[in-house]
Order: sequence, then C-alpha cells, then structure tokens
Amino acid sequence: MSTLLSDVRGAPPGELRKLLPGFGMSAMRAFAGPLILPSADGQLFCPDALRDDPALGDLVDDQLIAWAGRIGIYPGRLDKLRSYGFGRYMMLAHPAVSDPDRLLAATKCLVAEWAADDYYVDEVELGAEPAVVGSRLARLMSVVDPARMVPRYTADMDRYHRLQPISEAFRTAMEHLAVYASTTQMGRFQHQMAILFLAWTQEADWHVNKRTPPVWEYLVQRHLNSYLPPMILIDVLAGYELPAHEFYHPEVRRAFTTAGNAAVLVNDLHSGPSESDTDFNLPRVLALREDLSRDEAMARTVEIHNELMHTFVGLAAQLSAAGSPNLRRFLADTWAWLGGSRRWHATTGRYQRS
Ligand SMILES: CC(C)=CCC/C(C)=C(\C)COP(=O)(O)OP(=O)(O)O
Repeated sequence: MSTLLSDVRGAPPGELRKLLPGFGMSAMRAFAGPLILPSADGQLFCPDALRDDPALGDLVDDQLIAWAGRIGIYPGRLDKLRSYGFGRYMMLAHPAVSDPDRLLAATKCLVAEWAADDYYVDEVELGAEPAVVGSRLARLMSVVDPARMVPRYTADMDRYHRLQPISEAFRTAMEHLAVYASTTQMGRFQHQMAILFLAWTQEADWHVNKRTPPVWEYLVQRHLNSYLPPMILIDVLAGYELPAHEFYHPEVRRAFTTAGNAAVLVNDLHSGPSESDTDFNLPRVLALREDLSRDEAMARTVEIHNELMHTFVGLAAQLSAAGSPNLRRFLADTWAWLGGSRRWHATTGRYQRS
C-alpha cells in the first residue's frame, strides 16, 4: 500500500508534465486523495455499473441476434448467445451512450472476438483445435488487416472467407465500426486484434504441449488477452477521440493496460467455475503452480486484481490531474467501463451454472 500511495503522491514524471501541462500538485493531491482507500479484506475493489437500462440492452441484443443469424455465427445456439446479453454488456459498459446503433457496432466487434475465442480457441466441442489455432487466426487477421495479393489468389482467399462465418463477423462488424471510428481508431482496433490473436496462439501452445504456464507467464498472456479489445472503443462510442499522442503515451498505456488486465481477472473469477478442467484461468494456474486450495486461489486472484486496480487509480489520478480534458474523460469512462463490466459478469447467463 505504501508504494501505491507514494506512486500517487509523487510528482508526475517529467515526460508527463511536458505532455500534459495543466494542474499543479495540490489539485492533483486533492483529486487523488479520497480515491486511494483500501477495500475491505477479500472484497473486489471495483466500481459497479453507473447505468442499467435493460430496455436499451434488450434492443441491442435483438439487433445483435438478427445479425448473428444472417452471418451464421453460433449456429443452432442463438438462444444461448441471447442469454449471454452481450448487447446488455455494452449498454452497461458505456453508460454515456444511448444510441443503440453505436452500442450495436461495439457489440458486433465483441461478439466476433468471442466467437473466434469459442470456436477457434476454447471449445473443443464447437470445433476448436489447438493444433490449428495459429493458422486459423492468421487467416482471420487477413480480414482484420486485409491481405493484398494478386487477383487470382485473392479470389481463392475470398472464397475461403465467404465460408467462414467468423470471417464474415469480423468483416461486417468492422464495417459497422468504421461508421463511427476515425482511421486512427480503426488502426488501434487492428493493432489490438493482432495482439489478441498472438495471445491465443500462446494459449494453444499450452494445450498442445500439455503445459501449465508459471503464474507470470499466464499474466503475460492475460495482458495480451485482456479486455482491451472492447475497451479501446470507449472514446469511439462516446463520440470523441483521444489523440494518438495521448492514447499511446507510455503512462497512459500503462494505466489503460493495467485497467484491462484487472478487468479480465474479473472474467477469470466469474468464468472459472463454468470452464472445463483443461481451460486456463488465474485461480486454476495459481492452484496448480503455487499449490493453493481453490478458495485460496480465488482469494489470491482478488488480491492481484485489487493491486492492479489500485495501480490504475493511482495512475489515473496523476494523469487526470495533469492531463487534457479528453484524457480526463477517457480515464473516467474507463472507470465506468470497469463498473459496467463487473455488473455484466455478475448477471450474464454465460457464467450461470445450469
Ligand atoms: C473475446 C474477447 C471479448 C476478447 C477480449 C477478452 C477475452 C479474451 C475474454 C473476456 C475471453 O476470455 P475467456 O476465454 O476466459 O472468456 P470465457 O471465460 O470463455 O467467457
């Protein structure tokens, strides 16, 4: 805790001061102070949703299911997809956005990612095969960042993608996203997909080679396979743009990736109990690699999550105090996203054990 406090109370790095001229230290301390409260023992340090509008979530989910049916993802499982409430997820995570079409664009991207995770990476009964994950994802990447080649082979490639509902999901989701995202914001999305796909090939290696990674390596994978893919749409959906020099500033990236990593541990806490014994999640890796009981591993996961969240809050306080109005807004929207995500995990049909 003392390191966290000194992180927050210390001066922003000189670099940051140059980038983000603005408030003085006293304003920063006033902002940061009340936020740095330890959470009660064993409890998740995470906000709750700032808004819950079930009718808006339902509307987005209706349109999502119509789209999924048209392109053929989750065949025969649209009822299940509906019960996951991914449209509701985006409604909760973007509380300042009431336009269903913007929420739908983000939901399509989220579901394209989740379909790739379920059908290519995780669910053997749905056709996932660790030995071919790398090839499948590399082919999928040629939709995300369109591969260029000579026309006769382009025709072969297009024929392949037309038969792959997940390719079609990415193509149409990105087309929809492009209505609202700038070129730079689309570039961010492509970059984040490459990172995500890389992480999934790492996970496939663990399956193929029947290897449980050490905790640090699992956390590296969860850093690449974090909640950043949907979170990078925060400003897109809200109708502003955090410029690249702020978005990619190392301190901003540090805060944002820390938030994404904390958020994905909430996923591990909720999804672990419904995952198969061969799936990887932090409680399971901790139990196996550090010889902890299930309860101890869950408690350790909460601790790690909370440490990440305190780090995020400290960094966000520094950046908000010194930063541009857009950066402040982005960090506040990130906090709101985390709360919406937490509420979704606690209520989605995806993680309710039948
Ligand atoms: C699928 C997606 C939105 C990508 C970003 C975050 C991510 C990879 C997940 C939340 C999926 O993780 P996981 O495979 O553990 O999720 P499930 O437990 O299978 O729902």
